[in-house]
Amino acid sequence: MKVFTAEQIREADAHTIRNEPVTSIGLMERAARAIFQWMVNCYDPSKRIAVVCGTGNNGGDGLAVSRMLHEHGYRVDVYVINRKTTGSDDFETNLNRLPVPWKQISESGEIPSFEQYGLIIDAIFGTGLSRAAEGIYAESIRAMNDSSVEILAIDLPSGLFPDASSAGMKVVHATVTLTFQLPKLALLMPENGRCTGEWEVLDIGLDQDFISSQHSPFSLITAGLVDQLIPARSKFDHKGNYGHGIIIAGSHGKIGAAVLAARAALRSGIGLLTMYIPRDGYPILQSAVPEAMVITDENEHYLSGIPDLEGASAVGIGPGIGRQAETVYTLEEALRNSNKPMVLDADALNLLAEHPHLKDLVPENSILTPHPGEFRRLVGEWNNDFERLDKQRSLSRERKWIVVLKGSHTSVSFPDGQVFFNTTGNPGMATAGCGDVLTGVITSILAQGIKPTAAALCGVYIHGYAGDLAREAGSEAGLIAGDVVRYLPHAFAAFE
Ligand SMILES: NC(=O)C1=CN([C@@H]2O[C@H](COP(=O)(O)OP(=O)(O)OC[C@H]3O[C@@H](n4cnc5c(N)ncnc54)[C@H](O)[C@@H]3O)[C@@H](O)[C@H]2O)[C@H](O)CC1
Ligand SMILES: [K+]
Repeated sequence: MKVFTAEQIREADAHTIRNEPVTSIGLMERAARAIFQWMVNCYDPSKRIAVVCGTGNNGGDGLAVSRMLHEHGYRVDVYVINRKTTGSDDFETNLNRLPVPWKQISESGEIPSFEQYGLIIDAIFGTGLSRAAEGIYAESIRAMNDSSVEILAIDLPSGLFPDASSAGMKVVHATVTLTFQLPKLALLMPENGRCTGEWEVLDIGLDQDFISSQHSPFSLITAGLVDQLIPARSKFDHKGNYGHGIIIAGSHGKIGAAVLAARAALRSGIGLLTMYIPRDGYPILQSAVPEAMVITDENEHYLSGIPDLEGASAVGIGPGIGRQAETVYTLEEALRNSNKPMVLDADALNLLAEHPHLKDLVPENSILTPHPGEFRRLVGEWNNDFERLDKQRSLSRERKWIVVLKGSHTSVSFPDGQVFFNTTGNPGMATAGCGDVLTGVITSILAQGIKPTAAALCGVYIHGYAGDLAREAGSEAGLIAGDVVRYLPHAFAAFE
């Protein structure tokens, strides 16, 4: 699924009106109906609802939703902010159709007490926001946020720019955002998590051919996409068909990282797995993961040498390796000896940042999986998440790397400038070891002969999906990395 800019959404809207054909007010009715139907499934008519509208088309949506709710027995109070002059045509039409009285919120007047309501519908601004909310708009937003009432935002939380940073601006803190047709970039940025709440896309029937014909550098990783990318296993296959991966991992006190990566790789379909670890990890790894082969470094506590990488179909390096001077040699030799894309994670990335000349040795199309801290060490500071995204895209373009920037909606950037945002995963996965599991999953998929771009997308999605299944079976707080491994088979089952 593509992510569109506000401009592209407007074009899709205009194209649909011209070609379907449907009137502009008809399309607004459809959008409002989608919101209304979603609400009927979630809220019963006992909730008193405040609908706070601007005077553009987002406000028009709010008015149409108010009418539908009223007609179905919901108690709605409609507020319009600052209707000094006339609003948009479709806003005015819907104001005329409104079967209930409405109240003005004006610069000089009072802001209603929202505490009396069970739900607030935010229809002040959508994709048409042109500057930061100020004055009575900002005050209304503050009053809505200060109330303890749930807020449902139509299309976007008001005050949020769809395609640029809104850092420092007054924005509605929605509990849920129902956005039309396609997600907007702002919904995917961690800095907006507090404003967007949970968000969902509602289909309002914009022209699919037009949407397909439009280029967007941004997309979501969906189950449908992963399904297309993961090849089916054949009944005549043997383990030799599923690759031989080598994962270079672990140091004293962090052998657990190697264990997690190994288990994850094996649970992700790899044929053969060799782990290269420091000597004192040998008994731990062999007993924890008997399915893996183990080669040990000469050094007891950390890595200082390099295994033979000849014959490996994929190499992953980094989980728990630490930053010892000798381990720089391990990384450098692994990079020099690997003639195909690798997976680099954790301290392998920190060592790259500390020894920048090593960056030139990273094979093209390698998959780097930094968390924001590791990413900062690689590229420096950013002022907001849109700038961070720019830096991620530049790094992918300049170095020809696939960069998997971990977080909520993990972003995966490709050398051609495309970025895919993940739709699985949950805050319970912000826990030690989940990154090691991801390295295992991606290395495993890569080792099976799947292209690096597909391996990164499938790995990220399935890892998050396994985390979601683990949460379902338990809780976010109680989730540990081992649970993600445990649910990998169930996550893969969805694609068999
Ligand atoms: N895209 C679709 O397919 C559909 C979208 N719908 C809804 O329409 C809005 C976008 O409507 P638009 O009229 O373009 O913009 P807004 O309602 O978001 O608000 C614009 C309105 O407000 C003024 N304005 C902008 N910023 C400020 C500010 N900071 N302070 C004061 N005033 C401001 C601006 O000048 C305009 O007058 C979209 O989000 C959907 O909700 C359709 O209903 C269905 C199809
Ligand atoms: K809104």
